[in-house]
Amino acid sequence: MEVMLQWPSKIVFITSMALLMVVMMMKVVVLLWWKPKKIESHFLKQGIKGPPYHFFIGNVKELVGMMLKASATPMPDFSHNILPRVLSFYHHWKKIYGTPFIVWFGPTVRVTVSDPDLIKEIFISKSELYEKNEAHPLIKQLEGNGLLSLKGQKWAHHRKIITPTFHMENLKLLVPVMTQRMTDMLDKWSAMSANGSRDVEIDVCEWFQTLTEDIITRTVFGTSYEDGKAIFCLQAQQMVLAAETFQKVFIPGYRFMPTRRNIRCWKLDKEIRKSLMKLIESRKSENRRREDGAKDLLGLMIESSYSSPDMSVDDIIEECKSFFFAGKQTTSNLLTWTTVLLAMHPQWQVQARDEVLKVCGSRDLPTKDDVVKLKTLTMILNESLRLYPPTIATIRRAKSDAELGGYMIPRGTELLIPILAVHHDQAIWGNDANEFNPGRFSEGVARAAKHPIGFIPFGLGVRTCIGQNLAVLQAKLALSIILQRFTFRLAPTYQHAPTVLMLLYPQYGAPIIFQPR
Ligand code: HEM
Repeated sequence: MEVMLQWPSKIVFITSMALLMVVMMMKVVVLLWWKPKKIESHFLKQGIKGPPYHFFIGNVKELVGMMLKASATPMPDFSHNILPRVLSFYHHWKKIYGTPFIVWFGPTVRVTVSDPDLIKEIFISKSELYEKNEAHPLIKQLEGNGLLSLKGQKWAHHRKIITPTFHMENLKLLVPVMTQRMTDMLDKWSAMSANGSRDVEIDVCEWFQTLTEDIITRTVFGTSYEDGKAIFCLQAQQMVLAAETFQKVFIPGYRFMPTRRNIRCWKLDKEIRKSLMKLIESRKSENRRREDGAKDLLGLMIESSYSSPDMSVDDIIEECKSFFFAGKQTTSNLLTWTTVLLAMHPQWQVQARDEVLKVCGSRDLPTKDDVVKLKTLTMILNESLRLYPPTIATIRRAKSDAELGGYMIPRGTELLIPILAVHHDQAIWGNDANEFNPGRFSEGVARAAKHPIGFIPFGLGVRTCIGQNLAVLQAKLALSIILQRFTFRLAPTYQHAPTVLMLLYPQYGAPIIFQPR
């Protein structure tokens, strides 16, 4: 009797499992094949072509292959035509399909948009239709869930709280401490050159990273600099672990597995959280103010946490991560590329130095008032940001079905804006687009290009870079002091190989020979 009763229920179970499997398989087919193919044909009908979609992986295999091949190919020294090496997939597919074209990152479609009029629509005139895309989980782990990735009301609230830290008036108060750190660094270079009597070879990448790390720590933590430094040190370790994972093949859910690396990461996270909580509590009880009166990010966030539920301890922790991530390597890369460019183009180095000596003298540290007078250096920095923008691309996502320059963009479509390609476009910059010519900025940024949206190293619209003033101020101060103290040229070991891992950096470092003046 018992056996008789079990058979029908077994059959029911097997049938429902089979049905479930069929439904799941259909869902997979719909999501990973039918839907992408439908989107592909939607774009094709509008004349937007691209490499064909492949099941599940999209164009990732071809894309990674092209990037790896490009990064293994040497570049002629002194060539600034870096687009084919750095954004090889864009360079290759644009020639075949024109612009805009689509490219598949797995089953997610990205429309590559490099026309400045369309970029203006996305970031300015119709920006309400687009939002930041959801970052890859590993990138999110690196950049934190702060200003860089927040959306909607919460983003607007955080941006309002944080903005005063980056006003020029506030940043200028940091100038003495910044120049002090810079002279400390250069004193070490002088000591390495037999106390200023001989040439010394320095790979500037790491030195500039240490320098910018120190400055961002002061900007974020202010009076709590020492405790903040220890916390950033833990975050840096966490970033190394996340970056190591990022370079491996991505397995969904892998970051939740108790591997040695993940356990170390979780421990670091706990430690960071604990130290920051302690620091926040002590800041709350002390209510200390900086001697120079400057507002620091932590102080402003703590102040607002008293009145706003949108700034919890967790939010503060995520913002600290975000600023450490966004503020450190971007600025050090700008400094690195500008130093490399000045080493490659000695006539501009001489011009920049003449100006610094005229404005600041040969030994005096540059002041906040000097910085605004350094016109040639400003032109050089702009040209460096144009040819070697540390952030080479950005992405937006259509919040709903949208119309972009006459094209119908379905909800969820990602738009890839290749900043580097816009900056190297001959239609915008003329025939010498790939040449280093700071003179093109002599009448200001607005008149340098044929289109006002041609120069976007810090993004555009409401989500433009909040740290722009800090980055440019640091770069001007550091370069002025370097120019006062040294002449420099590329080391014979320098290999010109710009490449990208999140940001644009020199693949084999940036060894430069400094000669004390
Ligand atoms: C040369 C240096 C820098 C470059 C080239 C750069 C580039 C950019 C770009 C292109 C964006 C816009 C991204 C997008 O629209 O998707 C951005 C946003 C941002 N940057 Fe920077 N950045 C630099 C330095 C800094 C510094 C020093 C800080 C902080 C101290 C910083 C903090 C941020 C933050 C928080 C955002 C997000 C702003 C928001 O969405 O409201 N950046 N940056």
